[in-house]
Amino acid sequence: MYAIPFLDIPPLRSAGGTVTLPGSKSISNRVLLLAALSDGETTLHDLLDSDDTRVMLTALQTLGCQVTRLGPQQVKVQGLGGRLPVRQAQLFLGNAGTAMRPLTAALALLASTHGGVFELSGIPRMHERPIGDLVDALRQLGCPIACLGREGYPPLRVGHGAPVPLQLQAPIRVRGDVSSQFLTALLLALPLVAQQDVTIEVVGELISKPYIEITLALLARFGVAVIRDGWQRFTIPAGSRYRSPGGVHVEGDASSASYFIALGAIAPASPGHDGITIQGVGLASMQGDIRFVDAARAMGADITGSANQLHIRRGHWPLKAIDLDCNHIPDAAMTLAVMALYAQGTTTLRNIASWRVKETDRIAAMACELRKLGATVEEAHDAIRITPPTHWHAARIHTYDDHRVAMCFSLAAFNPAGQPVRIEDPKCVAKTFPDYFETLFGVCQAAPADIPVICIDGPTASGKGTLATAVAERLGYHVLDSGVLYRLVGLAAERQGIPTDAASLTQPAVAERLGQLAATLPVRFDAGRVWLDGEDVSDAVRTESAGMAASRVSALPPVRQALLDLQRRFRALPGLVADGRDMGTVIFPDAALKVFLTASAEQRANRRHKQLISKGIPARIEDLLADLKARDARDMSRQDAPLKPAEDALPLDNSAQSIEESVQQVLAWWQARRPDWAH
Ligand SMILES: O=C(O)C1=C[C@@H](OP(=O)(O)O)[C@@H](O)[C@H](O)C1
Ligand SMILES: C=C(OP(=O)(O)O)C(=O)O
Repeated sequence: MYAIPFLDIPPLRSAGGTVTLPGSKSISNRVLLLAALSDGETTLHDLLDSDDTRVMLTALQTLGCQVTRLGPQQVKVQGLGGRLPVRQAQLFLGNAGTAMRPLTAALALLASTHGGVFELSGIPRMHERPIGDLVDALRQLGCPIACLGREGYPPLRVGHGAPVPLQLQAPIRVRGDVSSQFLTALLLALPLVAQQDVTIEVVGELISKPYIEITLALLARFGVAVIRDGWQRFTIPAGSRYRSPGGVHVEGDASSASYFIALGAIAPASPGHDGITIQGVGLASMQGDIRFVDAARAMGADITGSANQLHIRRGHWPLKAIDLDCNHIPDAAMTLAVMALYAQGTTTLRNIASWRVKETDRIAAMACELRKLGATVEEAHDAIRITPPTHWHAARIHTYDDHRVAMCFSLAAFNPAGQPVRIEDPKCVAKTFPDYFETLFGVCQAAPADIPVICIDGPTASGKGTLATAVAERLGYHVLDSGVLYRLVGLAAERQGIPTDAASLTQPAVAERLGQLAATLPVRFDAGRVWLDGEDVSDAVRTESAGMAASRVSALPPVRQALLDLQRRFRALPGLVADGRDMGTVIFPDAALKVFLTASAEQRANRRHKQLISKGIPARIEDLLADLKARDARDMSRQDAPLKPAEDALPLDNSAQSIEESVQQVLAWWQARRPDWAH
């Protein structure tokens, strides 16, 4: 996940490959609750691991439910059989509608039948999302519920300690025109008290209907067969009781699929690929958002699929504008709004009033951000109309803590003007798809020249590695510690018995062998560690002897040549910070920012000394200083790519700077080279 203030997505050119989607949020939170309320133990497979499911899981544990994590996407839930060991709790539910609404109903009924008092709260936006229709329905039943802030909104207190009688004879009336989650909440909760038939009547038009189908299908999996009369009346038969089905597999999230369906429809196929394959969700999905496929086809996407898989190719291009009632796919429809940027003509998305009460006012948010890209947008209270830009602008997309805004606007990076897109607060995708951007970059390609590189060159012990790592972390970029590559050649040579002393290196045969070794170096950088042929060598490469060997082998042309390609392969989405001695001069001469980092030899010897001592390695400053000076002289005088600043490098002397000051300086230089995000 990119936990950084903004993520700059370079202009993207093509896409291809396979993505496996994380589990459906709607299914995950329903089955977690159902498993907790059931008799027996349930193992949930392919469960979504995200903010929304974590708040549900934590709430269930707080309520006394035993949950054992068997793997990142697998949990075992010990069902409570409709009883609560805990009678008093405060539950924080973030911004998860699928946790707040169903838990409100379930706890209101349990507190009424067994006694108890529970407080449910969320983030500030959750306290602006309506729940009044559900509260009204539960109060009809006799459940004590207090809105602790504004009437009709969380935070809520349900129950008041002692049990209260429930009135279950008359049909329970609930409005469904603000959110279908109120009806879902009642359907999930009422089997807990169904000693007699219990009927729910929907008042007015029900929105987001397909989510009710998910609810009914999952109730059936847990042993409760609801009798329905269209969308108007739902009856839970007397004696209904939740029974664990033993195990449940969660489908991939159909709303999350929409971004990759759109990707396949927008992006030309990458060389060697034939579109995008999505695994984990397919045409047989129980999720209504799979109907996004029809909308994407109407816009021109070429989509084939099977029960559990989809395959998308670019079909009609440019895309075709559509005029669509999107009430059945409220979440995925946001993706259509971004696809509309690539359509010929004006697209209208209708019947989406619920967008205004979700993670943010999504109609207003989409209109504002689409306009930043250059689109013409008209807003109605329940619709949005989008005409594509004639001139695309580089835009800084504000994401309103709304995962879907962040995800769908990433697709604007395919704009024909080749403008990058800045996504602010990219970590908001954690609500439902924490690794969204990593997954996207895994199947997208950019022209190498469009992938930004920041080079930080400089002499040994100038703090290049520390600076490069910190700058890369702030920008979400990859790091290339090119010095480590040379050290790795030195280390690998040592291990294979290839001599690296000065005399041996003058022999052409030795230089050749070292070149071959470098060309096939099995190196991997992962989570700040360096791996050589599957072995973590992060510490071994940092020894002074490996450093000296690196300096000697790095002067050999065959080694430099072999490592050239390897180093250039590190230029990957969304960008790279490369540190070394010839990054700006030889490896990435077209880099957008080159920094030449220096510090006095004394200062560098001092830092190296502190570093070694802190690791318990004995060292003398005088020796280190002499070594440094010798190494500087060798690096500067070598024939091939000597250490010297690139002509367009900016000098940075960090002798008197803190690390943070250097980082801020480099970031300021970088910002000055970014597009004008004024729009
Ligand atoms: O029941 C569900 O799982 C959901 C229902 C929909 O909400 P509304 O019914 O409020 O439209 C949807 O937007 C939400 O993301 C998930
Ligand atoms: C509306 C959404 O979430 P919630 O489940 O919180 O309603 C959504 O995921 O788009």
